This record gives sequence, C-alpha cells and structure tokens, in this order.
Amino acid sequence: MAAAMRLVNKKIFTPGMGQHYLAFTTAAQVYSAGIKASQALPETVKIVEVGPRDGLQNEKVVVPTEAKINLINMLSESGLTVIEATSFVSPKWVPQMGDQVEVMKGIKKKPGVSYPVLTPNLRGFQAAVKAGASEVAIFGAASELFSKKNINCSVEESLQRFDEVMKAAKEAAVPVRGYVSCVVGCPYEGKVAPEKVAHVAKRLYSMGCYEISLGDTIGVGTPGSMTEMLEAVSREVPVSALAVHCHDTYGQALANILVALQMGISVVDSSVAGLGGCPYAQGASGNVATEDVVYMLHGLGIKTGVDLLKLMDAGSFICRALNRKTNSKVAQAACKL
Ligand SMILES: CC(C)(COP(=O)([O-])OP(=O)([O-])OC[C@H]1O[C@@H](n2cnc3c(N)ncnc32)[C@H](O)[C@@H]1OP(=O)([O-])[O-])[C@@H](O)C(=O)NCCC(=O)NCCSC(=O)C[C@@](C)(O)CC(=O)[O-]
Repeated sequence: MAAAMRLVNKKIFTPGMGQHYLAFTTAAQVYSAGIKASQALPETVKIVEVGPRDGLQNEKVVVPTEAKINLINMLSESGLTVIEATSFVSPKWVPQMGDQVEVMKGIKKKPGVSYPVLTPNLRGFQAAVKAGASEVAIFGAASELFSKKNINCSVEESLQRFDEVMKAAKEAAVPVRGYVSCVVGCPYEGKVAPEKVAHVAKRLYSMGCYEISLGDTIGVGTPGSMTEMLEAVSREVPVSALAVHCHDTYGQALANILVALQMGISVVDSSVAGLGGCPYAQGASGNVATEDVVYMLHGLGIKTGVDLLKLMDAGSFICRALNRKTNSKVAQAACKL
C-alpha cells in the first residue's frame, strides 16, 4: 500500500499533471486499490446538492429565474441524483425564492434525479405538490431562538406544523426529508447540547422522515463537536438515515464530513461553488463546495457518480451569473492549471 501511496502522490504533485489528475478523479476510480483511509468508509456516497436553494436563498440581488433553471439543468447533467431546487416559503421572508413555481415548471427533470423542495408548513406543501414537486423537506432546529427567527415558531410548534405536512405527504405518497439546524452551534444561543439535536432528530424520524440532515448552520463545528453530536443522534436514529450538512465558515467542513463518513454516514449535503448561507444566520458562510467534497470522496476511492468536470462547469456558470469568484478550492486550483 505504501508503494501505491507514493505513486499517487507523484501523480498528484508532478508539475503539469494537474489536468490529468482531475480526469482521474472524475472517473471515480481514483486509486481505489487499497488507499482508503479506513475500511469503515462507505463504498458510495449520495450527495444532496443544495446550491439552487441554500446556495441562492441568501443572495441580495434577485437571481434571474432563467439562471436558476440553467444551473439546475447543468447540475442534472453532472451525475448528481438529488438536487434541492427551491423552497415554498413566504416570499416576504425569503424574496429570492419567490419564483419557486416558475423554477419547478421550467427545469428539465432528468429521470433518476430527484428535485426536493423546502416546505415549512401545509400551505407550502400544497403549493409545492401543485407545482410538480415529488419530494419535500421540512426544516426544524435544535435551538429555540433560531427556530423563532427562521420560521417564527418554537421548536415544539414547528414539530406540530411538520406533523400536518407529514400526514398530507403520506396521503400523497410524497417522501419527506427532515432538517435539523444548529446541530453544534446557534448564532443566537451559542453551543447547542447534542441531546437537543438527538431529540429533534428522533421526533422527525419518528414522524416519518426517511432521512435526517444534520445542519451545522453557522459552520462552527469541529471534528470533536461533530463526533459528540453524531454519537448522541445515532443512539436515537439509525446511521443509515442520517446526512450531514456542513457550512464552511471556520474551514472545518471537509474534516467534519470525513468524521461523519468514518461513523458510517453516507449522505452529504453540499453546494456547488460553495454558495450559500441562511438569511437568518448572519455571518454564516456558504455550504461546503460540492466540487471539494467530490474531489475528497473520489480521492478516498468512494463512488459518487458525479462527473467533476461537468460539476465545475455548473459552478463556473453560476459564478459568472452572480459575478462572483467560486468558493471551491478545487475549482480555483483547476482554474490556475
Ligand atoms: C414559516 C413561515 C411561512 C412562517 O411565517 P409567519 O409570518 O409566522 O406565518 P403566517 O402563517 O403568519 O404567514 C405570514 C405570511 O406568509 C404567508 N405564508 C405562510 N406560509 C407560506 C408559504 N409556505 N408560502 C408562501 N407564503 C406563505 C401567509 O399567507 C402570510 O401572508 P400575508 O397574509 O402576510 O400576505 C416563514 O417564517 C417563512 O417562510 N420562513 C422561511 C425561512 C427560510 O426559508 N429560511 C431559510 C431555509 S432554512 C435553512 O437555510 C437551514 C438549512 C435547511 O439549510 C439547514 C442548515 O443549514 O441548518
């Protein structure tokens, strides 16, 4: 194995071989022969691309609907199987998502790809289904103050609202994903106890969410606090039903994802070009960049089904549309080559 590692390192760092190396990573065959950091790592990881929703919801300037549709269509061509498309929330609260119906009607839905949308209440759920959504996500928090600021109700009230959504979704056979925000820290309350996260995650799972995404909304987690939180949550919810959703404010996101993978989690949320942030979490930076996650996973020999070059094209497209530099380290490095 040591010889294989040396070979890999030579390939990575030989000047002028960068493009060659990227081509290797896109094929998802990167040295899978024996260099996995741990046997406990999953063979495949499902990436939930949240760029069109989480990535764009915080943009100050209204992003043209056409650009959102093009972005989603390009992401669909990259091999991603889940692309969170928009949210059916109040346009007074999040004006950027006010074109949700046009986005849902405008995108080209690729077979095998799902396009979930956020629905905070029954009204949002009904509007989403009417607009053609076949999967939705409800979003709660482990912090009372964040819940109040984000969806204007207590954690308990939010769970009651979600119960209504869940009942309607079951009748309509629409799968529901559940989010828990502020799983390690809250912009208003500071450190969040792992037990609180476990409690909300368990409630969402018990009401029927097929997957619980654990959001480090303000990106303050470290491998230490993530491990503590994931241990508490996995005592209540099977690891196979957990996902991690890491923002990269403190540059810890990839390390936190690696810890989650080592604990058996095989679903990772990320945002193309590292776009994003929550309008109700001031100062939080974007999600971890999907390009960087894919690069790391392929480097570990983990399959994602994603073509990194096509993904980077989608990232370049949206950065041009926003007149913005990418936050993806991988895309920045590839640009320099
Ligand atoms: C939940 C509400 C609606 C409560 O908002 P409210 O003001 O308490 O609700 P309300 O029922 O009193 O309604 C107020 C107005 O909104 C309308 N309304 C009510 N519901 C809807 C709806 N579904 N769609 C469209 N309109 C709606 C309703 O009709 C009314 O309109 P008005 O009579 O004033 O003209 C509001 O607080 C809201 O929309 N919040 C959304 C906030 C949001 O989207 N945050 C970002 C997503 S969460 C996130 O980013 C974190 C995550 C998921 O990524 C994970 C992580 O990183 O941690």
